[in-house]
Amino acid sequence: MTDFTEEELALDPGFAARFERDKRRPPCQLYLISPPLIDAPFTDRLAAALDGGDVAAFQLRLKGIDDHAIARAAEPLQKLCADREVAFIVNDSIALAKRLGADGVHLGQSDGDPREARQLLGPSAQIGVTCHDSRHLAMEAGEAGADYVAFGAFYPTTTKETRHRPEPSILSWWVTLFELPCVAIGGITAANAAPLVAAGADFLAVSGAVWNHAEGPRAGVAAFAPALARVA
Ligand SMILES: Cc1ncc(COP(=O)(O)OP(=O)(O)O)c(N)n1
Ligand SMILES: Cc1ncsc1CCOP(=O)(O)O
Ligand SMILES: [Mg+2]
Repeated sequence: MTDFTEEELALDPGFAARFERDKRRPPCQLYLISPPLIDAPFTDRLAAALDGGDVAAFQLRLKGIDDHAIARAAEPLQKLCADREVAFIVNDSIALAKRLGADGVHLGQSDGDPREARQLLGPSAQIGVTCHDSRHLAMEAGEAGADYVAFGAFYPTTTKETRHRPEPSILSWWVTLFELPCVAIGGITAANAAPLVAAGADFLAVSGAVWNHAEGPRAGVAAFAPALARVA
């Protein structure tokens, strides 16, 4: 344990604990979520977003269309992600993730069992689970073999109707107790991300703030760079 001056600890009693925690965990990274509907030029928009800065993962989250249509849309996006070494995650469907040979799948509480996903997708698949604002669901997901747990929605969002509004402290609680990475999601922007990063989020999952950025998706991703640096 590093020694801190009494002055430092008096100013901020949590400083030493956060310092030790952050030494153990890699910096917070961006997890980009697609818009719920896309059109053909979207591949160019994704390329622009990935030009804007480091993105750890891209989730194809298309709503209201069937798996065949999603599979067609996925092809150029998956190739782009492979070229840029960005993990390609499929939302909702274990079967579609298998069919596409995706790097992983994100499962909501009604989207299937992480154990079944592991069996079908194998040991190297990244399996994520929505845990809303629930410590219990997160521990269950961890026991079921998830590779990350996702908490949210932290802020109001128009991308999805949401019913749960966790406090950032659920992230600090999680990272204090568990090594498994945690994702923060829901209405996150470059302007409101700091408390989530400070609380210990390993990933910020972001959609609207990137795709609806006034200066385009490249600027949308670039805007997150200052917020992603953990401030102890
Ligand atoms: C990273 C991440 N976290 C949460 C969700 C939400 O999943 P779910 O609750 O199944 O809702 P839909 O996204 O399917 O509408 C997510 N997709 N990704
Ligand atoms: C998929 C999802 N799950 C909880 S909030 C949300 C929407 C995320 O998109 P945005 O970053 O635009 O709020
Ligand atoms: Mg889902």
